[in-house]
Amino acid sequence: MMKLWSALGAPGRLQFGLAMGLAAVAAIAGVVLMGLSGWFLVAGALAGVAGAGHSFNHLFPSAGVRGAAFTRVLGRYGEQLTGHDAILSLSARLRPRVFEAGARSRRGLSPMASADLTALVDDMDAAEGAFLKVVLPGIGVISGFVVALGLALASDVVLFVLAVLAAALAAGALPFLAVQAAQRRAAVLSLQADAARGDVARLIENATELDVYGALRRYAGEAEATLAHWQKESEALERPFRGLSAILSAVGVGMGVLALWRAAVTQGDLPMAAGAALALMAAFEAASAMLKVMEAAPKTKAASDRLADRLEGGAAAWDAAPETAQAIDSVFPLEVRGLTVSAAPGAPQTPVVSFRIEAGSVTQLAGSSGVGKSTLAEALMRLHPVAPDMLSYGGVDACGVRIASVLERISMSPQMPAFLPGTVADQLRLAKPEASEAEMRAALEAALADEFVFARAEGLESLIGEGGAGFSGGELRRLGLARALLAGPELLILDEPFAGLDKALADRLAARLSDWLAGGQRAILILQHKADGRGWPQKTAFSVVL
Ligand SMILES: Nc1ncnc2c1ncn2[C@@H]1O[C@H](COP(=O)(O)OP(=O)(O)OP(=O)(O)O)[C@@H](O)[C@H]1O
Repeated sequence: MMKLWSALGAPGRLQFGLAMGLAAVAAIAGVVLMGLSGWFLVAGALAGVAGAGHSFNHLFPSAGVRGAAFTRVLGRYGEQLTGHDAILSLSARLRPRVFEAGARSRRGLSPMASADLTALVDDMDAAEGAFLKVVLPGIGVISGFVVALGLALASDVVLFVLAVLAAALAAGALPFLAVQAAQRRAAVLSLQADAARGDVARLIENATELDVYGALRRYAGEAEATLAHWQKESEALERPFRGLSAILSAVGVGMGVLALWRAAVTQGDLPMAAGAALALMAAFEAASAMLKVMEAAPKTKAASDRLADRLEGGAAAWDAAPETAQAIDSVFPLEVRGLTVSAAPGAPQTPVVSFRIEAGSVTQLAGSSGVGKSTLAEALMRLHPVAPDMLSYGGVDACGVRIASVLERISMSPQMPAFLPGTVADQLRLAKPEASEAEMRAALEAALADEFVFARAEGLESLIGEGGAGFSGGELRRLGLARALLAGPELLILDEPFAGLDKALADRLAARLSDWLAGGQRAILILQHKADGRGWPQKTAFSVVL
């Protein structure tokens, strides 16, 4: 948790500190309340028995009891408020940074697998909950014990020594060993849980299609059995903690009895012993309540560590170091010399290619399905590691250039662009947040998307639903193209831009893109199955056939 918090630059320091302070105040007030009540009841009763009830001062102890009760309630309330506030400030920094680090360190443009995404979200939930479930109660338990042991010392030294030993063993060593033992099992369980959740996520994602083949019922049965097994394993992990929790409550009661027994045999101060007895019982009870959720400790620790590692390894391993990176003024000429890459470790190598892209040109990278066109294009954007001397921008070897500065200059319009639910304007502004309406309109026109966007009454404010709902595949692709154009790249990579378009529409799109190229400062790279010369100025169009 600390590692993760520091990796995030220690957000919400004040709220975290306040919440911890208030947790300690609430716990101390709770133990004081019990101790003072015990002392008050017994001292009052003894005074009554001795016939001195009328001279016994009820005022201060009863005010003390009420004060402790108030402080405990206010402390708990404040702890909840500031604790949740602290977690919100952590989330506000954690979530974007983790997703950013994930996107930066991933290869290619393919979206994160749903199983990975579910595991990541679970980790974030667990790490965020750690503070409220483990850290704050832990502080409360320690503070409560300090006060209860202080009262035990004030009552009887032997009681104090025995209480320290009992606390160290039952509330310290045993839970520590249990957490250690659970840690290994929790790690295995977490892997099983990831796999089970991944299965369910894939099932939900593909439910409609699986149902068409009648496979949904079979796979749902298997997923259900896996989840049931995982649930049973989780319960097995919780069992020792529940046992320890019961032991701790019993030890607390035992300490209370011991305090009273010691006072009786040593003729000690009975009211003080009663106060110490109740305080010790309250402290052990609080530790017992915390132990019930201590099985979460190994899980939350593992989750926080995994997230901290993700943040630390945030940059792509093949990115140039900021201190030694070389700046580029332009990606042109973009030179490819004997370049070959693979989409992922173990994936097939793409064919070896050499070509040069100059400003003002159109290049077609043609080849059959699966040959490696998209992978090569992603490599040109530095989204895959490439060996030295295989790729350069304006004479600068790609290995020495920061990925971010390449992505400022090269945009890709993929076959299936990703959209967030929102309006058409929202999607366009993802590429250029400050884009004016006129700029958006111009980008839509260049991508031939203006016709279907402005045919709708809402125009730029038309809503795009989850997964692009409300628009056809071809329309979404042209919206993706408009967005890529709006980013203002030097090199625009188009993946199958004419797929699904009739010849007239394809020729019109080529003509619009030729206009976009007209200034001679930009270039286009087209990925398609077959090279063709449609509509491009002949002097600039050439093909690389894979
Ligand atoms: N994430 C991945 N992990 C493993 N292999 C991959 C991955 N992505 C792609 N591949 C493999 O790498 C090869 C090249 O894929 P790529 O998508 O670049 O081909 P393509 O020529 O663009 O295909 P298409 O025209 O069908 O889009 C294929 O054999 C593909 O199966």
